[in-house]
Amino acid sequence: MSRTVKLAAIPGDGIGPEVVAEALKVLRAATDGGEVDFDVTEFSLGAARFKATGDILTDSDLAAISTHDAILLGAVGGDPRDPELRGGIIERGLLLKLRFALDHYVNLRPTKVYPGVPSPLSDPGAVDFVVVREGTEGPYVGNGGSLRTGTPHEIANEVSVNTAYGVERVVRYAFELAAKRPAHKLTLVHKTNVLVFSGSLWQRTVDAVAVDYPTVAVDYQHVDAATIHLVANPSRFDVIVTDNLFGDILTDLAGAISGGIGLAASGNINPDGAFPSMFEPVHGSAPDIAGQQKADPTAAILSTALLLDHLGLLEAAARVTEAVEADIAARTTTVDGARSTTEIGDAIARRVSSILTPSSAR
Ligand SMILES: NC(=O)c1ccc[n+]([C@@H]2O[C@H](COP(=O)([O-])OP(=O)(O)OC[C@H]3O[C@@H](n4cnc5c(N)ncnc54)[C@H](O)[C@@H]3O)[C@@H](O)[C@H]2O)c1
Ligand SMILES: CC(C)[C@H](C(=O)O)[C@@H](O)C(=O)O
Ligand SMILES: [Mg+2]
Repeated sequence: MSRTVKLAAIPGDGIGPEVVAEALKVLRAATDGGEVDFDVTEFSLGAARFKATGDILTDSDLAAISTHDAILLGAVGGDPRDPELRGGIIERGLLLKLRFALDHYVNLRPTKVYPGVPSPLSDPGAVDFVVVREGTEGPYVGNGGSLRTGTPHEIANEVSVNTAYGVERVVRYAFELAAKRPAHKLTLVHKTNVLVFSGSLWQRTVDAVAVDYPTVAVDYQHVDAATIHLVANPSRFDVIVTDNLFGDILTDLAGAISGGIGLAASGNINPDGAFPSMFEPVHGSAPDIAGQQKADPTAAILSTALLLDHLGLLEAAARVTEAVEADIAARTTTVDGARSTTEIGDAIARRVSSILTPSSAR
């Protein structure tokens, strides 16, 4: 008897629906005829719904989403020039609200340079690291305000909140991950020379947790220097643990060095399993290319590999990754430019279907 997985799909805005359609296609190909059925419920949330109804994420939306085993999200947020959407109202009210409400304290963002991928790096072969970005604290919590707003004497504050509890749980997750990976290395990235209070908490926490992981080599880099090393010598990284904002910035850079943001996948994980985890491409809604079938759906497709992996469906996850690797290896600049979002999704889904599973090969 097959197991049913309840999946909430939130296609969102811009290119979100285009890439989610391809990700779902590949997910179905990877699990077709297998031991698991995906029961997908689509939630139409995002800028269009907000403009039509004034709702972003209601309590009942959240309650309904929470009943699922996992979430696949495309991208949210409209055109930043749209006055109705100023201040990241959708991003904060939908994406961050989900991450906070579902306690996604690990934002997992792996970076690998796949063979054949065009990368600006001189030695791309050795790049294989994971950014463990804290997902529920830092300057993202909305703790701040402005005084004398709109006057020449305005003072705007955005407070970065870092709790011992929040930092320790994400640091411990990062050490666990580093202990399982071949390189056994963890780098804390922060800005301890300027952000002395939060930096001290992060550094002390890493030092304390390191005692429990004697096989993991620990390193530290200031975030500005980390951007140099990510470009100049990225093979020095294995697991990077960092706060919410630094992790956001570093992972767009990581996407750019590893073949483009269209390949960068992520998981917003609740490791305790109390809430469904959410998988999404690192990129946004890309209003500049939305509706034109120009988006690369690979990041969304690789996010389904992370989703399958998280659900313990390791064989299906491996088939998706293998199919993506084969597709990327076959790409050339000309072919890539010529293929539509759907064509890339179709090609990867076909490859997934043609990869024999150990059970079907018997
Ligand atoms: N997780 C999310 O939902 C998420 C993430 C980032 C940004 N956003 C939101 O998306 C909107 C646009 O943000 P932005 O322009 O800063 O970032 P973006 O990631 O949407 O786009 C940056 C650049 O990358 C390109 N790009 C992005 N995804 C691509 C893909 N799959 N294939 C090919 N090219 C791709 C875009 O065309 C653009 O040139 C904003 O409202 C922002 O807040 C949402
Ligand atoms: C849209 C925005 C709130 C979001 C973030 O900053 O986390 C995005 O940039 C990301 O990387 O997922
Ligand atoms: Mg980002």
